[in-house]
Amino acid sequence: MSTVLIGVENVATPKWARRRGGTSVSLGKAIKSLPSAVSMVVRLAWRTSPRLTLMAGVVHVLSGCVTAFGLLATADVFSALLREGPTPQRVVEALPALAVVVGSFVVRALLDTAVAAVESSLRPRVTREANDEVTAVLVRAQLLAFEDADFRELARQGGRRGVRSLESSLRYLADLVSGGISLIAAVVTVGLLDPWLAPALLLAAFANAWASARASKLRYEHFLDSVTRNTRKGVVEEVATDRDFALERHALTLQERLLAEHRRIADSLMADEIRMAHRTNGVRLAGRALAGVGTAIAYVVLGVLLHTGGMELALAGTAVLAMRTGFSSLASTTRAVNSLYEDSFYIDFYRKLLVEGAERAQGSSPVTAPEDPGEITLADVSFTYPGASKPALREVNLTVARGEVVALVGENGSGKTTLGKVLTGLYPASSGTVRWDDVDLAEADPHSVHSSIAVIAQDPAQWPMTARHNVTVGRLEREDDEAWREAVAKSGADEVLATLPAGPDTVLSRQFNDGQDLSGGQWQRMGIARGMYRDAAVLVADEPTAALDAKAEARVFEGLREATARRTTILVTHRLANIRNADRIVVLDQGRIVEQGTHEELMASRGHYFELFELQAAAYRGGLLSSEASGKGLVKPA
Ligand SMILES: Nc1ncnc2c1ncn2[C@@H]1O[C@H](COP(=O)(O)OP(=O)(O)OP(=O)(O)O)[C@@H](O)[C@H]1O
Repeated sequence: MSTVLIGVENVATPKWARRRGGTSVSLGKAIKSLPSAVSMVVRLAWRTSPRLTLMAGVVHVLSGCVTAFGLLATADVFSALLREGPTPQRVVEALPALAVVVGSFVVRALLDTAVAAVESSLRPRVTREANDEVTAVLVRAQLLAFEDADFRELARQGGRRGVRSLESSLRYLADLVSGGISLIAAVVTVGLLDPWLAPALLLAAFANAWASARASKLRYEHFLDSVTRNTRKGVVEEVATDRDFALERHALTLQERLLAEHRRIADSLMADEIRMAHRTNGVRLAGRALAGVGTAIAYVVLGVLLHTGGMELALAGTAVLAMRTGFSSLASTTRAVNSLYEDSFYIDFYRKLLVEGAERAQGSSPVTAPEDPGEITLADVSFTYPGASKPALREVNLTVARGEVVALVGENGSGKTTLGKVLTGLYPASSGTVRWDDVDLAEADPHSVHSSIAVIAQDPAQWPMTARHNVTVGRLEREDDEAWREAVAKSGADEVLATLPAGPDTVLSRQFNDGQDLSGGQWQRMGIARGMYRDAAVLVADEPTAALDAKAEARVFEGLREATARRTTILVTHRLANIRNADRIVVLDQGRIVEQGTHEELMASRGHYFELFELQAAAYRGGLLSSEASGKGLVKPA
């Protein structure tokens, strides 16, 4: 048996993380990719506070200029000190320039404080805005977007890394501005002293920039190559440590297998990371060697100039100082460009997430769906999940009249839940039309459609709220105590509330102090109460009683019967005894409707439904459980 428990190798890389073939690494590309990332950061900062953005720009430019100015003043100090003549006289002559240098230090210190103040006000605003945009895009996305694994991963990367990169790139952008200005000042100063020195300095600059860009690119490629494995590692970590899997993990003695799986993926990631780090170090070494050549050339040129009398000693001192300033500005500028370049990839995820999120946003339309449709009609409706190879529904034709109770039955995976979602406009039909009266849901405002539906899910959401809110969240604007009591009584949730330490005010979440968790059946009762409280015209109950005990189930069906007298109801269930009285039973098989009619009609036709019903009836009569009847029953013969 294979030791691979959760495969990695055969998992497709998300579309957005696929490398375009033959991408070459070049400084040009790095520089070209920067403006869009920079403009995104600047626009975001501007949106949060134009005043602070402007101030940040001004103080950074000023800070760069003051550094440059200080450099030139220091050059003057050198010139005065290294000039020929008596020392006291040279010192006195150097004093004005020295005063300018000291002044520039003071101004620089003040500007640094201003920079810190502006940045600490701007950065949290940018982070908040970026976070807000991601959250808004995800909150407003259509339901179907969350069925797409690619989109979910993009949301994770764009939301986490993208937002973090936006925040850090703001700092790097500031470093780039001030570092760039002082670098330019140094190159200009050196160039003015002797035109031969500037190219050598520039060679060192380009070598550093090339190495940084290439190292970033390698790191980014490594990131893309490991996206899928990192996702898988996350999955294994979850199943190996999460509470939801704890019971089966122990009962199935899977702990060591999961640990081995985790190590297998982690080892493969680690090996790649080490390989990438070695390559990056090699690139850096090449860059530094080239930069060293540039520096050496500069000093050789300087030596030759001094030797041949092409430059005075005082000016040579200034040149050395300017070159040193140049190299240190070069280091900070390169670091900033490098980090910005790396951030630009993740900012691109953020941008893609916003674009894709906007494309997948739940639209709005002036066409409103009827509040209580007289007839819901599906014509040739097919539906395929994103990324699925087979449709979940195929050419379904169905009409449900107001007040009708339609039961959907069929084997696992036959399409019952999907049909419930398409019929209520939660999922759009891939082809065919769904109409509520004469309104095509493809053209209707989704909010108006969803306002008229209530969904009782088989596995209801466990809202981390009080027990009361777990019910009233069904329709927050309702605030109807009488309806609350009724929903709680009919669903059997009243018995759950009676066991809670603070009754309806108990918080239902273990994440909070004094929070309480519920059993599966208890959560289901809360879900039913929520669906009943919502009191919508169209009710979809998907296996509403699967986790309930027999007494609670009987009570819920009694409650549902009363509630459904006023509503159009779609009931998905495997317990066929509960739907004998449904107005219509629709049998699905592999996404198609294969039979429909009342219980009596379907039993008379002796088809698919008859077979399923007889199987269940036999089980209740004891046929399946007795070895006598089946010859291979579950109960040992006495
Ligand atoms: N999120 C999804 N992505 C891809 N395929 C899905 C998804 N959900 C369901 N399917 C597939 O669609 C088909 C119909 O699923 P559906 O949940 O509607 O079946 P069902 O009849 O309600 O099953 P059950 O009785 O087990 O609840 C199945 O083949 C299932 O594998």
